[in-house]
Amino acid sequence: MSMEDYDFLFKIVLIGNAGVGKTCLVRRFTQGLFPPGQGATIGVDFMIKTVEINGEKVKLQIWDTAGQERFRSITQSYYRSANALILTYDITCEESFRCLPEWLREIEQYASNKVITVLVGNKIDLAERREVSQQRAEEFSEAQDMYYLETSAKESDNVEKLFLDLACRLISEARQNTLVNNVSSPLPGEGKSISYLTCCNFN
Ligand SMILES: Nc1nc2c(ncn2[C@@H]2O[C@H](COP(=O)(O)OP(=O)(O)OP(=O)(O)O)[C@@H](O)[C@H]2O)c(=O)[nH]1
Repeated sequence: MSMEDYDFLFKIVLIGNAGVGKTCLVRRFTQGLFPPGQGATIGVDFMIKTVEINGEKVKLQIWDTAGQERFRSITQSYYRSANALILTYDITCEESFRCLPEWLREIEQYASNKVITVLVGNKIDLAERREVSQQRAEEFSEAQDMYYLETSAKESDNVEKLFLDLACRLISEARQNTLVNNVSSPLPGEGKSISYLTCCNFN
């Protein structure tokens, strides 16, 4: 595929405490696997996946950051150019949920004010060990104006949905920006029958 062979390019960055499953979510989505004995991420890693949404090629550049505190200064520098952030916690780990306000402060400080943030509660396959109720997380995400989704990287539950819904959101935002910035020029893809809003099911 040549460099230009896509209609949209978006940068998505995963953040959140160590061990919540960021790497596994990325691997599940990009490679369709749940890696055994996944070690902690050192610094930052990235993967690319191109998806087709309503006939358009969307290239997703997915950055997986280390959750460990000691890498924080490295990972912060990746926020700025992110189109979207996936803020992840582990539903079986109260501590990872309690740290969310700290992560939101990081976002406020380092990310663009246009960034789309999705809150993800991972590891729902471990339902019997749940420490954070869905209702609590939903209330938190609503108060912070974030989308919320629960996933299992292990069971491949909602992982595809997470990234594809996010891509749809990003396309929708990009189109709106094009409209606002250049009202007279035709939208990319105008004339095609596109119903991109129909695949945005966060709420
Ligand atoms: N049961 C279950 N375990 C998971 C799931 N996702 C990740 N894990 C496990 O959780 C541990 C941490 O997963 P990682 O993907 O490395 O977590 P991370 O957030 O990338 O961690 P850092 O790289 O240290 O920031 C591993 O032992 C995974 O096997 C899930 O959906 N269900």
